[in-house]
Amino acid sequence: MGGAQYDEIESALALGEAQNLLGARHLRVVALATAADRLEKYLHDALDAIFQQGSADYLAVAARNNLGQWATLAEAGRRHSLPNAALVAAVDARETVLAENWLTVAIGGHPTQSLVLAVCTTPQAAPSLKVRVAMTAHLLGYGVAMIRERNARQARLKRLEQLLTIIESWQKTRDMRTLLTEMAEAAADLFGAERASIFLWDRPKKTLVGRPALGIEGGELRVPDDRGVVGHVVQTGEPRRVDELEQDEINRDIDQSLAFHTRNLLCVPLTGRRGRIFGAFELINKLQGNFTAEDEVGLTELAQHASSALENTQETEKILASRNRLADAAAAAAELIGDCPAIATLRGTIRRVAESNLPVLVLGENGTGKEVVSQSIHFRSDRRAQPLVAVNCAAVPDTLLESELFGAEKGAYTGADETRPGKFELADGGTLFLDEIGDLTLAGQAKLLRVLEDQQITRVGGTSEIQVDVRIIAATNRDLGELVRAKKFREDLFFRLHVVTIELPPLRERDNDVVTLANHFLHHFALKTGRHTPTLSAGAQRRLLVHNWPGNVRELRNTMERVIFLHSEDVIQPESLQFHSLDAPDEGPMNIPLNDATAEFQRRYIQRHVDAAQGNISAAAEKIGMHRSNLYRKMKQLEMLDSTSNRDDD
Ligand SMILES: Nc1ncnc2c1ncn2[C@@H]1O[C@H](COP(=O)(O)OP(=O)(O)OP(=O)(O)O)[C@@H](O)[C@H]1O
Repeated sequence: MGGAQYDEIESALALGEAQNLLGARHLRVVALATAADRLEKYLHDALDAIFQQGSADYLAVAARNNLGQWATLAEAGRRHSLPNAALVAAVDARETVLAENWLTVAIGGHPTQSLVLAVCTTPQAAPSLKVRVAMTAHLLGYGVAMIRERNARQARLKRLEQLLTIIESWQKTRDMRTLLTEMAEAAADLFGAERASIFLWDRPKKTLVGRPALGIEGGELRVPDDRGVVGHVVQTGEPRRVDELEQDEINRDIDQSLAFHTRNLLCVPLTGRRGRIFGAFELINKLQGNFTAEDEVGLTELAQHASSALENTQETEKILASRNRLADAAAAAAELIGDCPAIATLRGTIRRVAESNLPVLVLGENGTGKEVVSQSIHFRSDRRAQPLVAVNCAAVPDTLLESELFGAEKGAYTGADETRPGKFELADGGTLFLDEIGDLTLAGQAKLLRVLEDQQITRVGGTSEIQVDVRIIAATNRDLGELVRAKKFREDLFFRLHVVTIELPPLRERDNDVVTLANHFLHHFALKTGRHTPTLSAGAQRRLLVHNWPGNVRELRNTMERVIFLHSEDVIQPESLQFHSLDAPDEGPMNIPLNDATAEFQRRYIQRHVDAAQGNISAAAEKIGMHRSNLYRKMKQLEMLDSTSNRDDD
């Protein structure tokens, strides 16, 4: 409305017409706006109220869209067809236009949709109604602005709510392809667009890779990075909006390859955390009208969240890929070597067991490969990219074992000066290998049973329950059944663990595997030292086959390691094979019972190795072919610990 018209209104008010003009009905017109939820409903009710005043024959509010077409939004009275020229004139003139029996006046201003109030009366009455019609349009404009503002606020709120839901779900998506599809679908939905695409910039190849690209094989579109709207956006970092009227910027090659017609589009850059542009987010074909400035702000906001989710997913994918490579290498290293039927069957069992989440109990003598089995199961399972944590229950003092496994709250015991997570928490999502499970305290066993049943732990000194997702593999060389009978091991835990049991045969029962394994270790250590892998003479093979292997595979491994380091010949002869158990020990006293003599022999034997290793128990255990914890136990049993334990430097 022009200034002149306001002057007229002002003067009409001054002339005391205020009573008439701002009468109850006009106030009602404004009041209706506060109650209306839709613009059309408001205009309809308002026109009805105004019509009651009886000065006009027909009232209508018409709207012009951005293609210049007029549509009636609301009307009252006896219908007439609208005078298009007068409607256009009202928008252009910005004041009441009088044309024969029509009065037309624009209702406020709106960038994309012009509203005009058209009043049909008699040519005689029309001039006298001019001011009143202007006033009515002014009031309607006020109501329309109120509704539009409220709707815009509500729409923004709704958009924010939707945005939050969308972003939350994006943060959980780990796979890039799924994420891109989810983003495109969510954006198309949110902004009422026909399609959406995300372009990632392959800078070295000067290419933009768009996904999802419907109708293209593989759902991936590749375009040069210096063409079309998307090219412009990534090169300049500026958003771009193209509507029906300025289409020459659109890259029609893309349309052609997609068999699609782009009417309008909105494209904004995707910017990484360090400000580097790495792609663009594009919306194509707004379902109603063109993309607005508001859409541009909204998509820019969405693109910021999209960028961060994409960067996170990209990083996660990279980490996962490298973790998978590591897991592949670990799985290959944890291969159970051997061709005997028992080992072949075990390999099959391991593959099947790996697919499940069941707890596994691994039984076998020392050095038979129980830990290898646990690694093999873990790295073949879908937990492979998550941690495998190993705890040797025999190597941790009883008093500390529980806090080691389940964690401890600050102040739970003397020295616990901060809250510490236990191995269960560290293994969350992965596997926990509990070696020497028979050494777990009864309290620890109760807690373990609870994890197996509810996947819940409580830290020592804590009260709250912590949910963990851990697969348990337990191992022992002891007779658990015997421990149950002696009430040292809980029966319920025994049965819970016993569901899947893998029993490793001792090396002496594995036929020709001794030779297979020996060749495997020779090759392994030869590679390590950069020399040619030697072969075993027939005599050496025979000697390996007749040996009793008390230290099992670990002993064999150590023997082969020694051979590689001490002998340089290409063919290994029997004399080069030295077994610890065949080394001639000092002759012991002959006048004591066999058991005592055996114990004495063991004492001397162990002491010699401990001395040779300068008191380092781990090194001595390694030489003897025992696990460190087992050597400790053995020494405890032989009452040797006091004299040596303080010399253990590892
Ligand atoms: N079948 C196998 N294939 C390849 N290597 C093996 C095999 N079995 C055992 N080993 C090797 O032998 C050594 C001992 O194996 P591992 O530690 O798994 O035995 P363990 O039964 O857990 O011993 P302990 O009871 O003393 O803890 C390791 O160096 C391991 O790599």
